[in-house]
Amino acid sequence: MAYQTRQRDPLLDSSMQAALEKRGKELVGIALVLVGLAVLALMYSYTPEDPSWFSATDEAVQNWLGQTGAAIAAPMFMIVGWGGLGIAVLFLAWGLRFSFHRGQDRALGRLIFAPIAVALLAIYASSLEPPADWTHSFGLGGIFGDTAMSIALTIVPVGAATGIKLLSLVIAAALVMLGLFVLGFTWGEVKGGVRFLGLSLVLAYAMLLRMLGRGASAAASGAASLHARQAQAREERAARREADPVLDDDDEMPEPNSAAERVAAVIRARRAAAEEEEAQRAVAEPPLTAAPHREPATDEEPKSLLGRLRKRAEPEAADDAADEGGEDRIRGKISDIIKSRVRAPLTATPREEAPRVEPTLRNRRPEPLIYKPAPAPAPKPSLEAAPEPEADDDAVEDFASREMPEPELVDGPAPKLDNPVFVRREAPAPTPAPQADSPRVQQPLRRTVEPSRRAVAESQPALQFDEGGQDYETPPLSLLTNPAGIERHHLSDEALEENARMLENVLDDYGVKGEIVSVRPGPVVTMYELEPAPGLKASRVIGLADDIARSMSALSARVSTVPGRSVIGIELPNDKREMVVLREMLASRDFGDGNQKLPLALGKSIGGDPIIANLAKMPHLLIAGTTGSGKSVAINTMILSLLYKLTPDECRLIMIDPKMLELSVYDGIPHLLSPVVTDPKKAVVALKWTVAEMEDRYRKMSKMGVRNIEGYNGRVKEALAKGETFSRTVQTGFDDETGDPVFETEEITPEAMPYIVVIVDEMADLMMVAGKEIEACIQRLAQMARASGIHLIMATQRPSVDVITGTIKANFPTRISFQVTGKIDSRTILGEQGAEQLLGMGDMLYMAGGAKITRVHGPFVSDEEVEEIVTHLKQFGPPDYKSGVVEGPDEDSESSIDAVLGLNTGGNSDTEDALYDTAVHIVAKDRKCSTSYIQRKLAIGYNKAARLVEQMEDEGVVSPANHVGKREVLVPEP
Ligand SMILES: Nc1ncnc2c1ncn2[C@@H]1O[C@H](COP(=O)(O)OP(=O)(O)OP(=O)(O)O)[C@@H](O)[C@H]1O
Repeated sequence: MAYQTRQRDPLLDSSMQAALEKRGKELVGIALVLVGLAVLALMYSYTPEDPSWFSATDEAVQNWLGQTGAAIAAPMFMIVGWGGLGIAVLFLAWGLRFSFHRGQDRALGRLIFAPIAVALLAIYASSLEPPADWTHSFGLGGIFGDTAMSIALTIVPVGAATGIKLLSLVIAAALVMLGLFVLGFTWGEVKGGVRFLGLSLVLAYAMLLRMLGRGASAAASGAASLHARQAQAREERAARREADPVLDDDDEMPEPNSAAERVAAVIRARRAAAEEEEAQRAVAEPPLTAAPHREPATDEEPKSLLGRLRKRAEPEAADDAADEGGEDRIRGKISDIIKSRVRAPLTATPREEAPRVEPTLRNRRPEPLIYKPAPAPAPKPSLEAAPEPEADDDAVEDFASREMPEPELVDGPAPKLDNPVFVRREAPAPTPAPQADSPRVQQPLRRTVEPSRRAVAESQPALQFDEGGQDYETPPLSLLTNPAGIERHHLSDEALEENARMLENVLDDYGVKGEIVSVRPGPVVTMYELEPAPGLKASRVIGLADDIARSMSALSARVSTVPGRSVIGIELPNDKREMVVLREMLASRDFGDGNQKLPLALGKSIGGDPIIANLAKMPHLLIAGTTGSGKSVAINTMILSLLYKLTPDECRLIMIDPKMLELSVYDGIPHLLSPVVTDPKKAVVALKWTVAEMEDRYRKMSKMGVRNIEGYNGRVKEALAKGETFSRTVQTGFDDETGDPVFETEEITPEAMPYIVVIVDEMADLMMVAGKEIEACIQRLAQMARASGIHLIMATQRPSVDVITGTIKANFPTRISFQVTGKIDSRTILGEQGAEQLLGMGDMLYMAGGAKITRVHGPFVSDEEVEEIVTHLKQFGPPDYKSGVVEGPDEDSESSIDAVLGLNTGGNSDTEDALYDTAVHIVAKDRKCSTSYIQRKLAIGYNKAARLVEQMEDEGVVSPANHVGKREVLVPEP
């Protein structure tokens, strides 16, 4: 009994759970960090003299982690040496990752490789020179490192010294890569790290350059101010000389009289110097209005990477400059004041414009990628023509996820960014949502089946001329159901596409990798062609037929390879099945106008094309299928196919119907050679007659020197046209005097040989009654029937090996299987599974010539239609039955047929006669007769010996057995 489980509220809400989980991970992280630090500490403070597993000493423990630390450190050092540091680094790194919730999800997969990284570190350490205080017998990589390195050195074909250098390089490289992986770095993080390192280096270099530049400019300005001071002093001196000639000869600068004067002089001098400096700068620098290079250039994005980095470093450099103390600062302030006075009106304009012109990093980034439409109204064809699919999405993700712009990404002028990324974003490529007009659905061309000349003629009204004679006429097509009334079902492309996708998913669920490349809807089933991924075995998919049917909620699914193609066909039944009618087949050009001798309208292929087979080529047909699968209907359609195409002169039929119901309706049609045979014993007789007929035909053909029935009939036709007769030489007796045989030549009117088709509706019944004889007949017919125009159509509802024996299978290369109950039956008939997946009601697999298997939907013909046709045919007179077919041939010819078939059941052969004679001789000589005695003497089986004894009794050689089973020998002693 089903019961319901009640959904319980969780103990904690999801946010609380998440918070708890986070804290837990942080705790784990902290624990790992602590362990890492502990390992680091115990390694750092490791002393070989400490008591451990390898040394017993009373000395105090020096390891920071005490006795335990010493006990762990000693073996660790011994095994991997400094490789143990790797363990500490691992703990620390993963501890930090857990604490900061960064990449902790990568731990498990990557830690598997941790021992290899530690081992590599040990090997690398062993390649290094140990320090002077290293007291161990092993190197820095421990015993493991030394051993591995020595093994590696034996492999490397160079000297030890070079080998160590080479190996240490290679191992270092491998270690870096593996280390990064084991420590949980992703490729993106590594790239970021490398970029950061590169950036820092470049920044440091740029700062250094700047500082050097600043130093140089400070020195230059110092020198300039000194020069100015000296000039000023010279001027002052000259002025003073002019005012006070006493001092003329005095070259030295007079000392200022008072402190106030001294300060005033200094200020004067500095102002003069500043003015001169400013004037010099004004001359050196071009005017801002003329070419405002300098100011906008500071704000404008530099083109080169170095330039940009310098620009970024500027604020810091400016701060640094602010910190410079002393005279420089004072001088700077003074010069700034002067500058602001001189340049205020000039700088206003460029300063205002600068922010407008400057394309900042921030607003450049999102614009092109997400919001800003493509600037060019018409996208450049080159951009669309050569988009870089993988770059686009990555780029978008990158840009969206990053806070800081990456130098590489913003490199180049802004318009460049609206190249492929823009255009693609503008018109996002639609996801390959299957469209209604999907190319893989291949609707069959609903072309109407080409009508045959006869069908066209029949459809036109014809004048009726009473020709008087009752010449045979094949039945009119109008007796059959008109296909115009048949409901056709059209499957929409959308539905088929949907099914194809569903099927792909189902296959994927079962691990079948592949793609449905085309969908071919037909009247009854739709075939989905699966292009399997390389290496996929077709048998695997075929074995999944039942599961596919179940998963697709279909009645059945047939999976098979498609001959001549690499695809696997998966056939699923349509929701609504379309009826195939016989008239459509018989009216088709393939049937009506084709030159097949014995055409059989088998039905429609899964694509809806008529399939017309030629019985003359088969040359025999075996039909199997479970009860109710449509065998009888198919046999009816085959018979009607022959009746619609061939006159009784061209084709005669022998019908064997042990079920008594199916074929009896045909009784009395002119094509029959005998009444419908319903008795299985008579069926054997009919088959034997057929064999005799075949032998007879062979004789006729060999006399005529033709190879087959067509050749023979051709000759007959010629002879009849010319009014010639055939002569036949027969032996009429022996000459009384000479004893020579006497021959007479007999004139016979040439007669065309009709094709003979033997139809057996249930061969299982015949096999029960006379399996051996049937097999013998079939074997003989199969060997020679094709040339003589005799063909068999045999059906059975028991496709087991006792009915379809090896002999029968070997002689029926053309087989049709309707629905069967299991795979084994399918294999018995066709040699492969698939027939168990058929839908019944005329759905069949047609195996032509022992190899190619085609699925065919058989046409339907009702009993009423058959009756009407039979009635039509009966009007042309009663059939010309051959007497021997059912009554059997006379004794002579029967024994000769049996001899041909190897069925000598009656009468003794020469060998048996000889055996009997020997037995009589033994009995007469030894005067005793018993079955066991004969058995022993002649070394024969019991049955044979008993038969011989009975024969002797019959012939009066011995008496009947008395009450104790003894027989008296009645013949005299030889
Ligand atoms: N081609 C067909 N199209 C539609 N229905 C069909 C077709 N063939 C057979 N059927 C249906 O299947 C039923 C059974 O067919 P049929 O009698 O031929 O089976 P069977 O294999 O001969 O069975 P049994 O061995 O018991 O005689 C028919 O009554 C008919 O309704």
